[in-house]
Amino acid sequence: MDTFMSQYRLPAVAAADRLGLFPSLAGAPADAGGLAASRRLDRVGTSVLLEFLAALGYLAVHGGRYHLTPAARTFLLPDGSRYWGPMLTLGWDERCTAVRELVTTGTPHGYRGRGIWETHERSPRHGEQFARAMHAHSAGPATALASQLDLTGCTALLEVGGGVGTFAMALARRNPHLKATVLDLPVVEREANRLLERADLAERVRLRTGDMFADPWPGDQDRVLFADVLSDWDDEHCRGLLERARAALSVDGRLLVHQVMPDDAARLSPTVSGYSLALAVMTGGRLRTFRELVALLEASGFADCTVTPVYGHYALITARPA
Ligand SMILES: C[S@@+](CC[C@H](N)C(=O)[O-])C[C@H]1O[C@@H](n2cnc3c(N)ncnc32)[C@H](O)[C@@H]1O
Repeated sequence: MDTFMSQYRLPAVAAADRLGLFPSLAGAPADAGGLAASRRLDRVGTSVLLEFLAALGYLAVHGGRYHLTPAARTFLLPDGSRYWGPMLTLGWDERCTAVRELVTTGTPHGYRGRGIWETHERSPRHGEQFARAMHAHSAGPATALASQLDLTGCTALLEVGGGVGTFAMALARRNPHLKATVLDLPVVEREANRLLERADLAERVRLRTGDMFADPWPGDQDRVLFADVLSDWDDEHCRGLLERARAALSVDGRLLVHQVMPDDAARLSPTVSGYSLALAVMTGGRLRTFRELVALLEASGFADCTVTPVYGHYALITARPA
């Protein structure tokens, strides 16, 4: 994860340099909203970028405002004798453009300006490569969740945006009474079926292809799971998904949200803050704190949210329909 997420370090600093954010903050320390308003930038994009720059050690927060650290004052102010901007922007590439676009317009870059999920559907090569990547990424967290989650008495679980079924398979393997449905786009079908056959779980884990925003979901579920899904979407889309989840749950059912949900300490990790920036650039989502997720869940008809740490920075929220 550290190695993968290191890819946004240079783009973040180079884009901030090109946008003149370091001299702005040197002159007038500000919070993300204040900087976005004064520079006419996107508030969410600015906030994700500033958090990452703080995790990298170029900004520090005092009294809710971002200030330059000594390293930024020395190397990132164009008037300084040791200014490194020309060197940083020598490495300007598509990722740098993507970060700049996110901060100026709030638009995710996806693949060369095309939406990530539409690209996967149009180009199965990209879609299948992504599905395999997610399986590699999720194998560890899924095994950890399966070893910790008590699913006694549950027979029906729906995993929404479940990819090739990595989580559903791990949970089914651990809980022989469980039947799971994995809802995802058609592009995952070939790889999901291959993995399900290989794991001998095709009878208990079924893939249902469709659009999670538009197509019907199976009802009367004991559990509805979102694993690394809400972090791909803005608040409005998340509320839509959560309302559908509520409708799909049985009266005693529970919602499960499994993803990285950073607390203040985790936000200082370049890997975690870089992950949030990568999500914003690729999908238009971002990481949210436990509190932000609880606010979303409560606004969508859930109550009694509890959080349990699971694996590295991953945690699980369990909630019941209100
Ligand atoms: C970040 S991946 C998470 C995959 C899986 N839950 C995991 O953790 O390994 C997000 C998933 O959402 C799926 N997805 C995106 N838009 C979708 C839509 N409109 N309907 C169904 N699935 C969608 C993607 O295909 C992808 O598999």
